[in-house]
Amino acid sequence: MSIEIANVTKRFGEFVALDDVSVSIPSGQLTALLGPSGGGKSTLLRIIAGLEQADSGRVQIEGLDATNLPPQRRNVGFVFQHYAAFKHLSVRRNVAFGLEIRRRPKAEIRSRVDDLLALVHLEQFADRLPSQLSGGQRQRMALARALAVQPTVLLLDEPFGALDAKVRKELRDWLRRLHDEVHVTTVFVTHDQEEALEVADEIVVINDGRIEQIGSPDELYDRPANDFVMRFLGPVTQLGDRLVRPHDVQILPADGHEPGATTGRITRITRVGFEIRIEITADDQVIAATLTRNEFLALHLQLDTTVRVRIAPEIQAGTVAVDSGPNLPATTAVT
Ligand SMILES: Nc1ncnc2c1ncn2[C@@H]1O[C@H](COP(=O)(O)OP(=O)(O)OP(=O)(O)O)[C@@H](O)[C@H]1O
Repeated sequence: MSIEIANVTKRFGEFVALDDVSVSIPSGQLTALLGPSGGGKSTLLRIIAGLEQADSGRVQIEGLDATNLPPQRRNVGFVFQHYAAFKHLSVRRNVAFGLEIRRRPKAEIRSRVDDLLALVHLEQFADRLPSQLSGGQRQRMALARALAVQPTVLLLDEPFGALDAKVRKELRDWLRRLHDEVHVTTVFVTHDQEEALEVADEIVVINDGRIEQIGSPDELYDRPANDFVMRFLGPVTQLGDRLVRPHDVQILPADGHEPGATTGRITRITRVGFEIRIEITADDQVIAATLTRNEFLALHLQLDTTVRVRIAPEIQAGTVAVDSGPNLPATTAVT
C-alpha cells in the first residue's frame, strides 16, 4: 500500500471535517476521492500533502510515517484547480523550477524537462509564458512541473475544475493515458461522478467527513453499499421500496403474467438523444425508466398506455433498499 490513512480526524473549530477516516490507497493506481461539496475530500488530500495537520490519526506514505513531516519532506507533487505558475518564467523554466532549486546539473535538467514537455505535449510551447497558454495547456504544464521532481505520489485537487466541459473531457482522457505511461501513484479530488467513473482505478466516496464506500468503478456502480452511493453515482428511481437505475426498470405489456410487476400508466415520454425517458405512474409513485429507441419502438408505447413494470430480474443486485424518507422524485441524482 502506498498511502495509509489511519483514524484521521480533523476539526475546524466545532465542525468535524473528517471523522475517524481510514483508507489504504494502493501504489501505482489512479484513485479518485469523490463526493459532494463540503464532504471533506480536499481536507483529506491536504492532510496527505502535509498542508493541513490532522487532529488525530496517522498518515504513512510508502512506508514512511509522514504524520508530522512538512510538505517538502513527503515527496509529493500537487496540482490545484487554479494553478499558480510563475508568470514571468517560460513554460520550460516553470517545469524546471523544482529541479533548479534542487541544484541538479544543467544537462540533466534540460533532458528531463524535454522529456516532460513531450509527455504533456507542450514541446512547441516551451518558450511561451504561462499567460500565452490555454487553461488546459496550463494545467498540463502544472502536471509536468509536479512530475519533474519524481514524486512518490501525485495529488490533484479538482485539476480540471475551472475548465469548460469539452476541455475537461479531453484532459480526463489525457490524464488516464499519462497515468498508464508513468504509473505514479495518483490521488485526485473530484465531485464529478462521471469523471471518477471514467478515469479512476479505484474510487473513495466521501460524504460528511466519512467514507461511504471504497471500490472500483464497477463495484460502486453495480454494488453500491448504500442509498447515498447509489444516488451519487447516477440517476435513480424508486420502485416499491427499492432504489434502482432507470435503465434497469423493465416495461412489460399490460396483459402479461410476469411475477413481481406493478401496473401503471405512462404519464410522460421524453426523448433525449439516443435514449427515451419514460415516466410511469403507479399508485402514488412516479417511476422513471429509460429505454433505447429500438426498445421503445418494439413496445409500441404511447402516453396513457397501461403497462407493467418491474426491476429487470437479472439486476436485483444493483439495487438498494430505500433508507427512509418520503417517495423520491422520479429521477434524482445528488450533485
Ligand atoms: N480552513 C478551514 N477553516 C474552516 N473550515 C474549513 C476549512 N477548510 C475546510 N473547511 C470546512 O470543512 C468542510 C470540508 O471541506 P473540504 O474542502 O475538505 O470539502 P470538499 O469535499 O473538498 O468540498 P469542495 O468540493 O467544495 O472543495 C467544509 O464544510 C469546509 O467549509
